Amino acid sequence: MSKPIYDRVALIGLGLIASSMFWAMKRANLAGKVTGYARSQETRDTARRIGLTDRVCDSAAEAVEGADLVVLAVPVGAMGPVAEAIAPHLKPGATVTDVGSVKRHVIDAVAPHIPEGVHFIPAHPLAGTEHSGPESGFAELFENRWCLIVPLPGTPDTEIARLRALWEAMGSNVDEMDPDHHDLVLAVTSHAPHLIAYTMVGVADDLRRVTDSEVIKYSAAGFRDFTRIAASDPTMWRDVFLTNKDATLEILGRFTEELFALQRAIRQGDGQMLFDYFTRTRAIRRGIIEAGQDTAAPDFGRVKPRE
Ligand SMILES: NC(=O)c1ccc[n+]([C@@H]2O[C@H](COP(=O)([O-])OP(=O)(O)OC[C@H]3O[C@@H](n4cnc5c(N)ncnc54)[C@H](O)[C@@H]3O)[C@@H](O)[C@H]2O)c1
Ligand SMILES: O=C(O)C(=O)C[C@]1(C(=O)O)C=C[C@@H](O)C=C1
Repeated sequence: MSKPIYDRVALIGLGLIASSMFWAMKRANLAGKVTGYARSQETRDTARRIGLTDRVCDSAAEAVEGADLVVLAVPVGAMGPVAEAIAPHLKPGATVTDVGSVKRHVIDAVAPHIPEGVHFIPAHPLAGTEHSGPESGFAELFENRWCLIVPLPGTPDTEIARLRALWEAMGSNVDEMDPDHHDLVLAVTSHAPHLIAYTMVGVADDLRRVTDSEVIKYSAAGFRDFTRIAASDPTMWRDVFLTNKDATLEILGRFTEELFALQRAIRQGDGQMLFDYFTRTRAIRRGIIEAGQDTAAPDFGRVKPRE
């Protein structure tokens, strides 16, 4: 087996992403020793019971002591306070990274706490499920998915390359991106779609209460996909919307304009407008498949989270 990429890794927050990273790193011997910390006693107890990390610590300070790589895998709103708490305990020369779904806010909240001589390299794996917590992770989560690295000016290339090597060894394709561009792209591809799914499920639920119909019981495939997305962790998504406010509002504004245009076409019986619109969107989907870029839809029916 090849030599680990990092000798000592600390995972702060022990949910879906951290636990998937742990199993992926262990499977391929990418980390020598992994310590872990989560805020709640219950999560730490569960982590100890299922062998999640080599040592579960009772404080974040203890977990990061001597670590070469520290991964912040907590909700985006908790990144700043966690960085502040661990800062005095970081090893000189260590790398701190994060996996947060929003990048500008995390950089603004974390970077001021990172001491001189410690590298901070923000990152975001574009992989997840609607499940959360220490028992939801699995080693295959990052396979054939993108991980976006968002390096800050002045970060040594060697340290960026090392983090890139870790994500590639966990199965991801890696790209680099500017933080503001990242937040706008993700508002389109992930954040606004989640809000739409939350809304659609809420609408159906209201309707069920009002009419006592069986909207949810007999939901078709499209709506079922919405219910999967709308089952995602409330804390995580509350923080995403609060911290990627401008980009999300910009995309929702555009979305609303399009929705009104379609609404008008339906009211006016403008079949040509609807047909042209759906023809355009179908071509986009087909273009993605022809370009071989449809790597973002693993079958979670097959890849089961750990029991
Ligand atoms: N779930 C996804 O689809 C997904 C995908 C990519 C990135 N992310 C990002 O990864 C991060 C973690 O998400 P997740 O899905 O693993 O969440 P999760 O809810 O499964 O796990 C979060 C963990 O953080 C712990 N935690 C919360 N506040 C804490 C604090 N102040 N100090 C220490 N621990 C704390 C929780 O106890 C839990 O163990 C988030 O920033 C999220 O935006 C999530
Ligand atoms: O597949 C899912 O369940 C996801 O929602 C994963 C997803 C996404 O929107 O694609 C969600 C949030 C992340 O920051 C990255 C990935």
